[in-house]
Amino acid sequence: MAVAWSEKASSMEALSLSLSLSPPMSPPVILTQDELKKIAAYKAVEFVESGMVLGLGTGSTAKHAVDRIGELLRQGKLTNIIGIPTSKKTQEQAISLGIPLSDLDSHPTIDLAIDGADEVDPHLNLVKGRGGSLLREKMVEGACKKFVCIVDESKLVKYLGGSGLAMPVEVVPFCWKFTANKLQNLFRDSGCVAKLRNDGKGEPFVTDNGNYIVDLYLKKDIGDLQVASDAILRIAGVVEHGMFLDMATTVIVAGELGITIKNK
Ligand SMILES: O=C(CO)[C@H](O)[C@H](O)COP(=O)(O)O
Repeated sequence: MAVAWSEKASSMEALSLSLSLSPPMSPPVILTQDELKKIAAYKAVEFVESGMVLGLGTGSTAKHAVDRIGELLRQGKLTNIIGIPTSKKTQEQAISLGIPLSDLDSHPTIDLAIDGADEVDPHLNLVKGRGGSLLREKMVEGACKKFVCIVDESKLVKYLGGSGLAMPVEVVPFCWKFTANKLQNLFRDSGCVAKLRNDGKGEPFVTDNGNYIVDLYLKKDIGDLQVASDAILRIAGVVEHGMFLDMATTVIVAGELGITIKNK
């Protein structure tokens, strides 16, 4: 379902963005990537109902959704929400907004999760984890009845890995080079290069779980994703990978021409 900006007043009204919609005949509004992320996020929050247990995603797109949930709680338009954060960062954000929190131990079934993605393929398979939170995201989103993924249109790819950007894999720090070599060899036919993610200060990036991230850069399609997933998970040293296969029930894409809602 595609909704052009001019027709989609309700979700634009929900935004407190100071965007002015073009009146007829005026030049088109050019939205920034962050504005598109915010539009997708606000649209997703329209799915939230009082009393829900919510998976709270991580990243710059999910941050807008968490902000919006906090705002609606403060206004009394949502009540009895329990959030399950997918990272320490989101946990801190939610606490600062007064969103009541819990965890999967106490709430093993989640009504709805809202989270961003790095890539979305035509079958709604995702790459996640460029923000480093893929393990908790996969645990939380795997426990959801509904997982609404929110992206701007730059995240759409023909196949996973197709953006040329990283496909993240969380690995234990112990002999990470051994694990990285195994991963690179696994996808050598796709021209894979495996690199340890650094924290920008010359040290390895450490996840919330105390692990490292090996980023896989692929030159070609890796073929059957389920086969690839199984093969990655069979490597001792791998904790989890960032392919989210058949997990998103809905993907909301915000683009220059409007919002597109893709359902499984
Ligand atoms: O998977 C993630 C974090 O681990 C994020 O959802 C993903 O990286 C998208 O981030 P952003 O919304 O900032 O583009």
